[in-house]
Amino acid sequence: MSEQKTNNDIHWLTGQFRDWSDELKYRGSIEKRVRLETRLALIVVAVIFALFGITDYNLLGLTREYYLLLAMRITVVSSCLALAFIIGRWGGFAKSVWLHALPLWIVATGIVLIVPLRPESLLTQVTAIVVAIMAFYLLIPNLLTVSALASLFLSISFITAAVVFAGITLVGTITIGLLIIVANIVGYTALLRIEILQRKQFALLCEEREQNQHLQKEIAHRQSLEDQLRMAAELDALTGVDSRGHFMKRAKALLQRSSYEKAPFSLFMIDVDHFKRVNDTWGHTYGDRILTRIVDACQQSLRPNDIIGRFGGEEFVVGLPCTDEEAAQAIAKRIKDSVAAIELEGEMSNQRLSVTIGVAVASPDEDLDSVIMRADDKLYIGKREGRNRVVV
Ligand SMILES: Nc1nc2c(ncn2[C@@H]2O[C@H](COP(=O)(O)OP(=O)(O)OP(=O)(O)O)[C@@H](O)[C@H]2O)c(=O)[nH]1
Repeated sequence: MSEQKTNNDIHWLTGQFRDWSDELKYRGSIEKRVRLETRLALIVVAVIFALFGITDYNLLGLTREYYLLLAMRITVVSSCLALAFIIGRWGGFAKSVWLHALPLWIVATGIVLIVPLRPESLLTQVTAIVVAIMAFYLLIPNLLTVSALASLFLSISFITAAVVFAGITLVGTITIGLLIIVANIVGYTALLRIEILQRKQFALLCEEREQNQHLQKEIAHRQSLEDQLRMAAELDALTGVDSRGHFMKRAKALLQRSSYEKAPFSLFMIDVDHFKRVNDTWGHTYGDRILTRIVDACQQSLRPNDIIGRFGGEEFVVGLPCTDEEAAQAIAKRIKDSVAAIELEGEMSNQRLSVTIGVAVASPDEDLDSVIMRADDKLYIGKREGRNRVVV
């Protein structure tokens, strides 16, 4: 939500979101705090209301009015405490606002009932009314509309009770009325500003959260794109073995390590024999399938630490750490045999595939390019000598 939109979304008179679902979301977000603060406010109100019982006794003594006031105070205090308990357990602020409104009406009724019982202390009660109005707006957490209605009820009932039971003059009524109106205006505008500010803050927070979620999604999407790109760069799309670049990187590291550990490192260049014929006779799609089957056969003959990459076309390269000439020769022969054992389907079922393999064992401190070149030379010797062989 942009700031402009937030301003339009909040009602200027009630300070609430115009959209009901936004309002419910906001109320839900402050529910825990409102419950806690309402309970605290109710307990404080109950204690203050009870303490005023002492002044009742001083003023009235053990008279009928005193007992009536005492009964009223006990009712208000116990109602406040009961409500504090109920709100603590079931006071959902989002949907049960009426429950949160009850304390205001009970306290308002209690305050107004004091007037007929202690009409002579009207001046003290006017002060109490102003304090109560401010408390309704600012100290007892509630919605602006709820606080305003309860304050209005308190104000009108108090002035009526003052006129009827305390017999105040017209001037007195106007003075008290003005005082109460000012208290209501101050309380209302202060709470209105708070309500609007809190909702604006909430809207901004929601927007930030939304943006964060969007950003998280974007990051995840980019990460998956990066993974895909990396895979595309590192793996050969047809056979799934290392791409040439990635193989070179890994082989260099393995060769370096072998040289550091003074362990032998061997390398094969493998080329499929007469592959052009396969393509020309059965087409490229079939040729592709044959290539993947040859790679499978090679991989099955290798050990977990060996690495294989596609060097280009129908040529593959294998790096074998901790492998001396004898072991390399045995593994190369295993590869040659397993390629020869591939069973072909359909029209090619009577054909046999073969590969020629050039083997080179790295000399101490020899670099990868030089080992590859030597293996390549051996491969071409093998091709010249009739193919389908391992040349060391
Ligand atoms: N189907 C398919 N064919 C490929 C691919 N890459 C290279 N080739 C083919 O592999 C063939 C290689 O042909 P040549 O270099 O003449 O080698 P050859 O026919 O295998 O003969 P020798 O290597 O001398 O035994 C060409 O026909 C290329 O088109 C590929 O990814 N898929």
